[in-house]
Parts: sequence; C-alpha cells; structure tokens
Amino acid sequence: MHHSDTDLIYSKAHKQVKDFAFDAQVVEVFPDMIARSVPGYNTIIDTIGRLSQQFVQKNTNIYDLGCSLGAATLAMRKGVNADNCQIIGVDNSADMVKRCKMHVDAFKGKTPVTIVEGNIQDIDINNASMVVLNFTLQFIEKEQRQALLNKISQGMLPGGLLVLSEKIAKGDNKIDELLIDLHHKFKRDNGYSELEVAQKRSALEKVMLTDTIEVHTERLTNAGFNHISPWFQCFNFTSFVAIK
Ligand SMILES: Nc1ncnc2c1ncn2[C@@H]1O[C@H](C[S@+](CC[C@H]([NH3+])C(=O)[O-])CC(=O)[O-])[C@@H](O)[C@H]1O
Ligand SMILES: O=C(O)C(=O)Cc1ccccc1
Repeated sequence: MHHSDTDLIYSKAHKQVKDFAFDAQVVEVFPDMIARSVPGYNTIIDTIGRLSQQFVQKNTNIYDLGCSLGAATLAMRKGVNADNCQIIGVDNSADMVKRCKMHVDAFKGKTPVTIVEGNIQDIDINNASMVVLNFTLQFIEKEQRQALLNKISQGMLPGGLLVLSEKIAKGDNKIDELLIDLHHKFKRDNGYSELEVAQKRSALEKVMLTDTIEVHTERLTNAGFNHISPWFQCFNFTSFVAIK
C-alpha cells in the first residue's frame, strides 16, 4: 500500500507548470494531497457516510461520481443499512480506477461495490437514492454542468439525496482574495511551501473552474431538486445537499 506517500509534486521549480491531471504520479500521493489541500475533507467524507445511513432506500443504486480512490464509496458502504443496494463508483482516470479497486477489495461490506472506468457524462444513472459528486463537477466544462445535473436528477428517486461538494468563488473580489488567502495559509500550515502552493495554483488554473453558491443553487433548482442547501463551508470549499 502506498497511501501514506507524501505529495512532493510541486516541491521543485518546474520550467513550465503543466495542466493538472489525475495521472499515476498524482494517484500515488492522492490521499495525502487531498487531506492537506481541502479543508474539511475528512468531515465531508464522514458526513457522506452518515447521510447514506439516513437516505439510502432498499433495492436502489448509489453512485459515487469521480470516485478517485473510493473514500466516499467506502464511507457509504460502511453507512448503508438498507438491503439489496449496490454502489457504483465511476472515474475516468485509469490510474485512479486501478488503485481504487485495490482499496475497495481490501475491505468488506454487505453492499456490493462496482468501480467503473468511464466519463460520468456518458454513464447511465437509474433507480438512485443517493448520488455523490465530491469535488468532481469542478473538473467538467461549465457549459456541460447543467446537462450532467439534469441526467443525475432524472435517474433519482423521490426523496433521493445528491451531495455536491465544490471549490467555490464568491464573485466579490475582496472576499475571494480573503478566502483564497486563508486556503493558501491552510496549505502552508500543512507543510506546503510558497512554491508548491503557487505551482499547484497555476496547474489548476485552466482545468478547475469554480462557480458561485448562487450559480450552483440555480443549476440544482433547474435540474429538478426540491430542497437545496449548503451544509458545509470552510473558506472557498462548500458542500451542498439537494433532495429530489
Ligand atoms: N468527466 C469525468 N468523468 C469521470 N471522472 C472524472 C471526470 N472528470 C474528473 N474526474 C475525476 O474526478 C476526480 C476528482 S477528485 C474527487 C475526490 C473523490 N470524490 C473523493 O471523495 O475522494 C477531486 C480533487 O482532486 O479535487 C478525479 O479522480 C478525476 O479523475
Ligand atoms: O490543492 C488545491 O489547491 C485545491 O484546490 C484542491 C485540490 C486537491 C487535490 C487535487 C486537485 C485540487
């Protein structure tokens, strides 16, 4: 197992910082990278587990879209009490999927899990009582986000729950500067250097585009969710619940 490896990807100066990608190098250090980079990540994963106890209905499907190494999948497999359910985790990074399958196989649970390599925009969503988009929508082209949420909503049952976690923007320059600065200080406190923070920021610039809480709420409303609210925010990281 390599999941305690330290993220040193941006520790040396790069002549040119390439766009961020979920390749083998990132997969190797991903648990360390995400825990040191996303404030509240462990709280959000634990809460997804708790929500699965409450919202998953018997004889239904549960989706973890952009599952990476399966942290939310494993939290839900622990949490689900309902009978005859299955969890489907999807990721389009072959390196992630390979390692995710190892994580899933390393533990046992009564709810079966299938990890699929694919684009979440192409897969079929049906009979779903819970869907997780934990920091995944932010990597989808902005013009394609509404269509994806519509498809998810159409595959969900009444009373079903979507958890949507995203890095957000406030649309107020002063506040955005403050929240980004707090996030960078958080990363500095977790051992990243100024250089690492700066190079990661430029690697993400073109591939991870943020929306405001208002834009996310409007999209979820348009997609047909009936009850929508942020339930978590730390700096510029927010998680929403949306109930069908
Ligand atoms: N179109 C796509 N189709 C499928 N997968 C995609 C797509 N675009 C990006 N991904 C995948 O979405 C994941 C985003 S990480 C999610 C963390 C996880 N949810 C966690 O709870 O630990 C978030 C982050 O690193 O900030 C990566 O594994 C990508 O390969
Ligand atoms: O590292 C950052 O600055 C982030 O915004 C979060 C993140 C975490 C892991 C992969 C990509 C982005």
